[in-house]
Amino acid sequence: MQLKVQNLHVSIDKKEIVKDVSLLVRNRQFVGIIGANGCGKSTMLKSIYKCLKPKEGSVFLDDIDLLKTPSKKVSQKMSVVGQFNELNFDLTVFQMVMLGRTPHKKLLESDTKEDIDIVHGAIKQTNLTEYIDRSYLTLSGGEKQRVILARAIAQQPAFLVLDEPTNHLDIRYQLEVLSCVKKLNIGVLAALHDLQMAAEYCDYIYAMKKGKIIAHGQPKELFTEELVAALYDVNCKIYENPITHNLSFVYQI
Ligand SMILES: Nc1ncnc2c1ncn2[C@@H]1O[C@H](COP(=O)(O)OP(=O)(O)OP(=O)(O)O)[C@@H](O)[C@H]1O
Repeated sequence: MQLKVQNLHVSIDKKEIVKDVSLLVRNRQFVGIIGANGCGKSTMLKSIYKCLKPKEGSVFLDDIDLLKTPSKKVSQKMSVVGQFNELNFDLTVFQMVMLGRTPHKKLLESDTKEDIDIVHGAIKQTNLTEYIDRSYLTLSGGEKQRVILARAIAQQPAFLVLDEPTNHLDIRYQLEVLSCVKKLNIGVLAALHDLQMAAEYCDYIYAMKKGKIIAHGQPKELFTEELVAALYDVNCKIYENPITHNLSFVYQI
């Protein structure tokens, strides 16, 4: 499915946070959003997944007008892995991941064998099999993050929104999570902080500064030392890594 965001404006407490953002995620593309803390990435994503109401603009997933479609219907197509995943009540990992099936069920409908198989599959894909009966609240930040991804996978979405999905994760799990998402082979829009990972996994990237998209393109065309300096106020050297042949970054203040 294709996500098309046009002329999105989002204000919080009368302050304009997202300013006239337009972007496109083509069918099965992995698209990243990069930018400094507080530039508006999460606010923009929240208005795409209906957690915040934009002041102006449109968001379409193929021909579905997301801003005018009920949340349950949207969640049959789109999963979200947000930045903060705290709960006030406890569930096991299995029960948490089963929540991903909710949009596909009627009220009080019980779990089918198919639901259970899908949940087991999502748990396996995120390497959580040994945690299946553990209480979610006892997990580490990184383990919780993977459970939330498993729940998003169990939702069987056609499109995935990720807000810093590798927060809390050690190096191995950062790679595992992004590879796992890439293998889903669906449209993905992800806010990412690690530019090297963004360059490696994204097909296309939008760079955001103070609520506006200031540049976009394929990683090798988009990333320049000037752009990174403008976005993050650091000196940066970019080079082609001789082992991976991907972009590598060195930063200095
Ligand atoms: N509920 C809110 N009330 C007031 N200000 C808010 C609220 N939510 C976000 N903001 C402000 O909007 C701006 C953008 O925040 P946002 O979380 O979208 O940034 P971000 O780019 O996702 O940052 P980060 O990389 O730190 O997650 C920030 O200045 C933030 O303080």
